[in-house]
Amino acid sequence: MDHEEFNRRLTARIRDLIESFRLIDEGEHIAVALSGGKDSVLTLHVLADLREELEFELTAITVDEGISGYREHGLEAARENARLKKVELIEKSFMDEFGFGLDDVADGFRSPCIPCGVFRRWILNRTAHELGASRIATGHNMDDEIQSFTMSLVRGDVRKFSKFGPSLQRIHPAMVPRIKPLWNTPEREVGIWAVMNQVPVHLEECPYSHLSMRSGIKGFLNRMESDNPGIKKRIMESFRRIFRQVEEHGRIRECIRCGEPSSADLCKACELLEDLG
Ligand SMILES: Nc1ncnc2c1ncn2[C@@H]1O[C@H](COP(=O)(O)OP(=O)(O)OP(=O)(O)O)[C@@H](O)[C@H]1O
Repeated sequence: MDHEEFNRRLTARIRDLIESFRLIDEGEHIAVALSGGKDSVLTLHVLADLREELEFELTAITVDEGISGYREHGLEAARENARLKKVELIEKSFMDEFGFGLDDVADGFRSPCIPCGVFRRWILNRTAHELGASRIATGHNMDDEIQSFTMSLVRGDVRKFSKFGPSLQRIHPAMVPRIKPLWNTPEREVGIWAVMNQVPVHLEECPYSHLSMRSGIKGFLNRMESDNPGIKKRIMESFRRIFRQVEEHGRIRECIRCGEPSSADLCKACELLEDLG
Protein backbone atom coordinates (compact mmCIF):
# COMPACT_ATOMS: atom_id res chain seq x y z
CA MET A 1 0.00 0.00 0.00
CA ASP A 2 1.44 3.37 -0.85
CA HIS A 3 2.08 6.17 1.57
CA GLU A 4 -0.94 8.32 0.60
CA GLU A 5 -3.34 5.37 0.71
CA PHE A 6 -2.04 4.32 4.16
CA ASN A 7 -2.59 7.85 5.51
CA ARG A 8 -6.03 8.04 3.92
CA ARG A 9 -7.20 4.72 5.46
CA LEU A 10 -5.77 5.53 8.88
CA THR A 11 -7.40 8.94 9.12
CA ALA A 12 -10.67 7.67 7.61
CA ARG A 13 -10.92 5.03 10.36
CA ILE A 14 -10.34 7.64 13.07
CA ARG A 15 -12.88 9.98 11.50
CA ASP A 16 -15.44 7.16 11.24
CA LEU A 17 -15.02 6.42 14.93
CA ILE A 18 -15.45 10.11 15.82
CA GLU A 19 -18.63 10.27 13.78
CA SER A 20 -20.17 6.93 14.66
CA PHE A 21 -19.68 7.40 18.42
CA ARG A 22 -20.31 11.18 18.23
CA LEU A 23 -17.07 11.83 20.05
CA ILE A 24 -17.17 15.52 19.11
CA ASP A 25 -20.16 17.78 18.54
CA GLU A 26 -20.19 21.05 16.69
CA GLY A 27 -19.16 24.01 18.87
CA GLU A 28 -17.25 21.91 21.40
CA HIS A 29 -13.87 22.79 22.85
CA ILE A 30 -11.57 19.75 22.84
CA ALA A 31 -8.41 19.60 24.95
CA VAL A 32 -5.93 17.08 23.59
CA ALA A 33 -3.63 15.55 26.22
CA LEU A 34 -0.34 15.78 24.36
CA SER A 35 2.64 13.84 25.69
CA GLY A 36 4.74 14.18 22.53
CA GLY A 37 4.53 10.39 22.00
CA LYS A 38 3.34 9.06 18.64
CA ASP A 39 -0.25 8.34 19.72
CA SER A 40 -1.13 11.71 21.18
CA VAL A 41 0.73 13.41 18.31
CA LEU A 42 -1.40 11.51 15.75
CA THR A 43 -4.51 12.47 17.75
CA LEU A 44 -3.42 16.12 17.62
CA HIS A 45 -2.79 15.99 13.86
CA VAL A 46 -6.11 14.34 13.01
CA LEU A 47 -8.15 16.63 15.26
CA ALA A 48 -6.33 19.74 14.01
CA ASP A 49 -7.13 18.71 10.42
CA LEU A 50 -10.82 18.15 11.27
CA ARG A 51 -11.47 21.17 13.47
CA GLU A 52 -12.64 23.53 10.70
CA GLU A 53 -14.90 21.05 8.97
CA LEU A 54 -16.48 19.68 12.16
CA GLU A 55 -16.42 23.17 13.74
CA PHE A 56 -14.81 22.66 17.11
CA GLU A 57 -12.08 24.42 19.04
CA LEU A 58 -8.81 22.64 19.90
CA THR A 59 -6.21 23.27 22.62
CA ALA A 60 -3.38 20.98 23.72
CA ILE A 61 -2.24 20.37 27.30
CA THR A 62 1.08 18.82 28.19
CA VAL A 63 2.21 17.79 31.65
CA ASP A 64 5.84 17.68 32.74
CA GLU A 65 5.90 14.97 35.41
CA GLY A 66 9.56 15.62 36.27
CA ILE A 67 11.17 12.49 34.79
CA SER A 68 14.72 13.51 34.09
CA GLY A 69 16.31 12.52 30.77
CA TYR A 70 12.91 11.54 29.40
CA ARG A 71 10.16 14.12 29.66
CA GLU A 72 12.25 16.98 28.20
CA HIS A 73 12.28 15.15 24.85
CA GLY A 74 8.52 14.59 24.97
CA LEU A 75 7.97 18.27 25.73
CA GLU A 76 10.07 19.29 22.73
CA ALA A 77 8.02 17.01 20.46
CA ALA A 78 4.76 18.35 21.94
CA ARG A 79 5.85 21.96 21.35
CA GLU A 80 7.01 21.26 17.81
CA ASN A 81 3.83 19.46 16.78
CA ALA A 82 1.57 22.07 18.38
CA ARG A 83 3.47 24.74 16.43
CA LEU A 84 3.24 22.73 13.17
CA LYS A 85 -0.51 22.27 13.55
CA LYS A 86 -1.09 25.80 14.93
CA VAL A 87 -2.68 24.60 18.15
CA GLU A 88 -2.22 26.50 21.41
CA LEU A 89 -0.24 24.42 23.93
CA ILE A 90 -0.71 24.81 27.68
CA GLU A 91 2.24 23.50 29.69
CA LYS A 92 1.77 22.29 33.25
CA SER A 93 4.10 20.50 35.64
CA PHE A 94 4.07 18.44 38.82
CA MET A 95 6.68 20.86 40.18
CA ASP A 96 4.45 23.93 39.76
CA GLU A 97 1.32 22.18 41.03
CA PHE A 98 2.71 20.03 43.85
CA GLY A 99 6.26 21.26 44.54
CA PHE A 100 8.02 18.04 43.47
CA GLY A 101 8.76 16.02 40.35
CA LEU A 102 8.09 12.30 39.94
CA ASP A 103 11.82 11.50 40.33
CA ASP A 104 11.73 13.06 43.83
CA VAL A 105 8.97 10.76 45.09
CA ALA A 106 9.28 7.65 42.90
CA ASP A 107 11.15 5.63 45.55
CA GLY A 108 8.22 5.84 47.95
CA PHE A 109 5.95 3.77 45.71
CA ARG A 110 5.81 0.13 44.63
CA SER A 111 5.29 1.42 41.11
CA PRO A 112 5.96 5.10 40.28
CA CYS A 113 3.29 4.73 37.56
CA ILE A 114 0.65 4.98 40.32
CA PRO A 115 1.40 8.57 41.47
CA CYS A 116 2.36 9.51 37.91
CA GLY A 117 -1.08 8.58 36.56
CA VAL A 118 -3.01 9.98 39.54
CA PHE A 119 -1.28 13.40 39.52
CA ARG A 120 -1.29 13.67 35.72
CA ARG A 121 -5.02 12.96 35.49
CA TRP A 122 -5.63 15.49 38.29
CA ILE A 123 -3.73 18.21 36.39
CA LEU A 124 -5.30 17.35 33.03
CA ASN A 125 -8.83 17.42 34.43
CA ARG A 126 -8.35 20.65 36.36
CA THR A 127 -6.65 22.43 33.45
CA ALA A 128 -9.25 21.28 30.92
CA HIS A 129 -12.06 22.32 33.26
CA GLU A 130 -10.55 25.78 33.87
CA LEU A 131 -10.16 26.16 30.12
CA GLY A 132 -13.85 25.41 29.61
CA ALA A 133 -13.05 22.34 27.49
CA SER A 134 -15.95 19.94 27.03
CA ARG A 135 -13.81 16.82 26.48
CA ILE A 136 -10.23 15.61 26.85
CA ALA A 137 -8.91 13.60 23.89
CA THR A 138 -6.15 11.14 24.74
CA GLY A 139 -3.95 9.05 22.45
CA HIS A 140 -5.01 5.70 23.91
CA ASN A 141 -4.92 3.18 21.05
CA MET A 142 -6.35 -0.29 20.55
CA ASP A 143 -3.35 -2.00 22.16
CA ASP A 144 -3.64 0.26 25.25
CA GLU A 145 -7.31 -0.62 25.48
CA ILE A 146 -6.70 -4.39 25.26
CA GLN A 147 -3.95 -4.07 27.89
CA SER A 148 -6.22 -2.07 30.23
CA PHE A 149 -9.03 -4.55 29.88
CA THR A 150 -6.69 -7.49 30.50
CA MET A 151 -5.24 -5.71 33.56
CA SER A 152 -8.73 -5.22 35.00
CA LEU A 153 -9.46 -8.90 34.35
CA VAL A 154 -6.35 -10.20 36.08
CA ARG A 155 -6.90 -7.85 39.03
CA GLY A 156 -10.55 -8.82 39.30
CA ASP A 157 -11.36 -5.11 39.18
CA VAL A 158 -14.57 -5.13 37.13
CA ARG A 159 -15.40 -1.54 38.10
CA LYS A 160 -12.67 -0.45 35.68
CA PHE A 161 -14.63 -2.04 32.82
CA SER A 162 -16.70 1.14 32.80
CA LYS A 163 -13.60 2.89 31.41
CA PHE A 164 -13.68 0.67 28.34
CA GLY A 165 -14.90 2.24 25.10
CA PRO A 166 -14.08 5.27 22.96
CA SER A 167 -15.85 7.80 25.18
CA LEU A 168 -16.39 8.11 28.91
CA GLN A 169 -19.48 9.71 30.38
CA ARG A 170 -19.49 12.87 32.47
CA ILE A 171 -20.14 11.55 35.98
CA HIS A 172 -19.61 14.84 37.79
CA PRO A 173 -19.96 18.46 36.59
CA ALA A 174 -16.26 19.14 37.27
CA MET A 175 -15.08 15.97 35.59
CA VAL A 176 -14.23 16.55 31.94
CA PRO A 177 -15.16 13.40 30.01
CA ARG A 178 -12.45 11.69 28.00
CA ILE A 179 -12.53 10.50 24.39
CA LYS A 180 -10.13 8.13 22.65
CA PRO A 181 -10.13 8.78 18.89
CA LEU A 182 -7.52 6.01 18.35
CA TRP A 183 -9.59 3.42 20.24
CA ASN A 184 -9.73 1.02 17.27
CA THR A 185 -6.32 1.89 15.79
CA PRO A 186 -3.52 -0.66 16.41
CA GLU A 187 -0.33 0.79 17.91
CA ARG A 188 1.73 -0.63 15.03
CA GLU A 189 -0.10 1.54 12.52
CA VAL A 190 0.56 4.65 14.58
CA GLY A 191 4.27 3.81 14.57
CA ILE A 192 4.22 3.32 10.79
CA TRP A 193 2.41 6.67 10.36
CA ALA A 194 4.99 8.52 12.43
CA VAL A 195 7.98 6.97 10.63
CA MET A 196 6.52 7.15 7.12
CA ASN A 197 5.54 10.80 7.47
CA GLN A 198 8.70 11.71 9.41
CA VAL A 199 6.64 13.27 12.16
CA PRO A 200 8.78 14.58 15.04
CA VAL A 201 7.63 12.28 17.85
CA HIS A 202 9.14 11.12 21.12
CA LEU A 203 9.69 7.37 20.82
CA GLU A 204 11.68 6.60 24.01
CA GLU A 205 10.20 4.32 26.68
CA CYS A 206 9.61 5.90 30.07
CA PRO A 207 12.48 4.80 32.38
CA TYR A 208 9.92 3.67 34.97
CA SER A 209 7.67 1.70 32.61
CA HIS A 210 9.37 -1.67 33.23
CA LEU A 211 8.17 -1.41 36.86
CA SER A 212 4.51 -1.39 35.85
CA MET A 213 2.12 -4.28 35.50
CA ARG A 214 1.12 -2.85 32.11
CA SER A 215 4.58 -3.52 30.75
CA GLY A 216 4.35 -7.23 31.70
CA ILE A 217 0.86 -7.52 30.19
CA LYS A 218 2.03 -5.73 27.04
CA GLY A 219 4.92 -8.18 26.61
CA PHE A 220 2.58 -11.13 27.21
CA LEU A 221 0.04 -9.91 24.64
CA ASN A 222 2.76 -9.20 22.07
CA ARG A 223 4.22 -12.70 22.52
CA MET A 224 0.76 -14.21 22.15
CA GLU A 225 0.21 -12.16 19.01
CA SER A 226 3.44 -13.25 17.38
CA ASP A 227 2.61 -16.93 18.08
CA ASN A 228 -1.07 -16.54 17.15
CA PRO A 229 -1.47 -13.70 14.64
CA GLY A 230 -4.79 -11.89 15.00
CA ILE A 231 -5.24 -12.72 18.69
CA LYS A 232 -5.30 -9.06 19.82
CA LYS A 233 -8.08 -8.21 17.37
CA ARG A 234 -10.05 -11.24 18.58
CA ILE A 235 -9.61 -10.23 22.24
CA MET A 236 -10.83 -6.72 21.34
CA GLU A 237 -13.81 -8.21 19.52
CA SER A 238 -14.71 -10.35 22.55
CA PHE A 239 -14.47 -7.30 24.79
CA ARG A 240 -16.75 -5.36 22.48
CA ARG A 241 -19.36 -8.12 22.52
CA ILE A 242 -19.42 -8.58 26.28
CA PHE A 243 -18.88 -4.93 27.06
CA ARG A 244 -21.51 -3.37 29.27
CA GLN A 245 -21.31 0.02 30.82
CA VAL A 246 -20.72 -1.01 34.43
CA GLU A 247 -22.34 1.31 36.93
CA GLU A 248 -19.82 3.00 39.16
CA HIS A 249 -20.54 2.17 42.78
CA GLY A 250 -21.18 5.07 45.07
CA ARG A 251 -21.70 8.72 44.41
CA ILE A 252 -19.08 11.00 42.90
CA ARG A 253 -18.63 14.05 45.11
CA GLU A 254 -15.91 16.67 45.63
CA CYS A 255 -12.63 16.13 47.43
CA ILE A 256 -12.81 18.05 50.70
CA ARG A 257 -9.30 19.41 50.18
CA CYS A 258 -8.88 20.33 46.50
CA GLY A 259 -12.49 20.27 45.27
CA GLU A 260 -11.79 17.92 42.35
CA PRO A 261 -14.31 15.12 41.66
CA SER A 262 -13.72 12.12 43.90
CA SER A 263 -15.45 8.93 45.01
CA ALA A 264 -14.12 9.35 48.58
CA ASP A 265 -13.81 12.35 50.95
CA LEU A 266 -10.20 12.81 49.84
CA CYS A 267 -9.34 12.33 46.17
CA LYS A 268 -6.52 9.97 45.23
CA ALA A 269 -4.13 12.89 44.53
CA CYS A 270 -4.70 14.47 47.96
CA GLU A 271 -4.43 11.06 49.63
CA LEU A 272 -1.03 10.48 47.98
CA LEU A 273 0.07 14.04 48.86
CA GLU A 274 -0.82 13.34 52.49
CA ASP A 275 1.20 10.08 52.42
CA LEU A 276 4.14 12.01 51.02
CA GLY A 277 3.90 14.39 53.97
N1 LIG B 1 2.84 14.03 30.09
C1 LIG B 1 1.67 14.00 29.47
N2 LIG B 1 1.05 15.15 29.15
C2 LIG B 1 -0.16 15.14 28.53
N3 LIG B 1 -0.81 14.00 28.21
C3 LIG B 1 -0.23 12.83 28.50
C4 LIG B 1 1.03 12.76 29.15
N4 LIG B 1 1.36 11.45 29.30
C5 LIG B 1 0.35 10.74 28.79
N5 LIG B 1 -0.62 11.55 28.31
C6 LIG B 1 -1.89 11.16 27.65
O1 LIG B 1 -2.24 9.84 28.04
C7 LIG B 1 -2.20 8.97 26.89
C8 LIG B 1 -1.68 7.59 27.27
O2 LIG B 1 -0.46 7.71 27.97
P1 LIG B 1 0.83 6.85 27.64
O3 LIG B 1 1.61 6.75 28.88
O4 LIG B 1 0.47 5.61 26.90
O5 LIG B 1 1.57 7.87 26.66
P2 LIG B 1 2.94 7.78 25.87
O6 LIG B 1 3.22 6.37 25.49
O7 LIG B 1 3.97 8.55 26.62
O8 LIG B 1 2.62 8.66 24.59
P3 LIG B 1 1.57 8.42 23.45
O9 LIG B 1 0.45 7.59 23.99
O10 LIG B 1 1.15 9.79 23.07
O11 LIG B 1 2.32 7.73 22.35
C9 LIG B 1 -1.34 9.70 25.88
O12 LIG B 1 -1.64 9.29 24.57
C10 LIG B 1 -1.71 11.14 26.13
O13 LIG B 1 -2.93 11.49 25.53
